[in-house]
Amino acid sequence: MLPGPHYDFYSEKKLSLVLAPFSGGQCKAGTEDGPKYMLRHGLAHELQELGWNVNIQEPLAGVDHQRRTEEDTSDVYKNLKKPQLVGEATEKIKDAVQGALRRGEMPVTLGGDHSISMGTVAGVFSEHPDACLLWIDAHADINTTSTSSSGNLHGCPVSFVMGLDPENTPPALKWVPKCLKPNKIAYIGLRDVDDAEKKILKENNIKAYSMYHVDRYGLNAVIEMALQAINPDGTSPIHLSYDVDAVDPLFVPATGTPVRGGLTLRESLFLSERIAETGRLVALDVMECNPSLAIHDLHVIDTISAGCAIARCALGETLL
Ligand SMILES: NC(=[NH2+])NCCC[C@H](N)C(=O)O
Ligand SMILES: [Mn+2]
Ligand SMILES: [Mn+2]
Repeated sequence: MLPGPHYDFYSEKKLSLVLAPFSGGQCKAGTEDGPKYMLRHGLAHELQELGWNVNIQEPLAGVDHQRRTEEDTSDVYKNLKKPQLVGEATEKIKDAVQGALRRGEMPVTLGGDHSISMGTVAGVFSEHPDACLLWIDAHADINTTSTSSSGNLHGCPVSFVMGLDPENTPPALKWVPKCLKPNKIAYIGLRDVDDAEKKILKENNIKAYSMYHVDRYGLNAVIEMALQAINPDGTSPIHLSYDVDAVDPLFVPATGTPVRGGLTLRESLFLSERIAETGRLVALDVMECNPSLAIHDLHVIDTISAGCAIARCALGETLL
């Protein structure tokens, strides 16, 4: 018999939905609407139906840093765009995630672009230094100040929490702790990795499974290998950071940096279900839904319902 979804760290089944309506880590407006659309879809209610006590947190509410995608020449550091804005927002997210964990609530962060995960990872590792991180994405998001060619901070969060390129950290991101060791992160779903990022992954010996590996071994075996690498005795808390662009754009079209050849919808849900089955999930991020990039209503529905389903499956929804 399979154990089914269970949550060793949350026997009381309490969670915080941490809303992160933020688009400052990239240049396309609309990612800040992700949380609103997921709530409108009924996510909070759906999670209650799964037995969770749901507390909604809005750490970015009332702050003028949600919808800021225009050029801001006063907020640049070297080639990086809006480090100040990203620094402020991510620090607030970190506090919210940390607060949730201290209250015994699982932080479920709804993005927003993926730069926000600098805050979620920092918050999780401050309370669970022995945690490991599964980064589900078409992209490695491990560019540094020196390697980023776009200057978009959603392509960099992993390098900041790993403390790579410390001499070139923008002052506003100096608060980010070096909390993630290279042997505590694994990627699944990669298919658009910059050359400089490939070099960083190799040099640091980071476990990275691309779509080639998913095809070669099957997703189930890839998840097994990833968990074996970052959580060999199976006891570490797991932070699942899910960029919806890991899923093929056929199923998730409304996202800022879509890349063809991704996970099928079923695979993307299986991944969540499988992590739920470990019992070790401590935190979840669902990032990069951008309803503004849909070209018709069906695109919005597909994208938002996939994002919500990824969350539900991680939080206990089963087929039978
Ligand atoms: N979270 C994302 N969707 N990231 C896309 C990053 C794309 C590219 N590697 C960059 O650094 O700009
Ligand atoms: Mn991505
Ligand atoms: Mn990403």
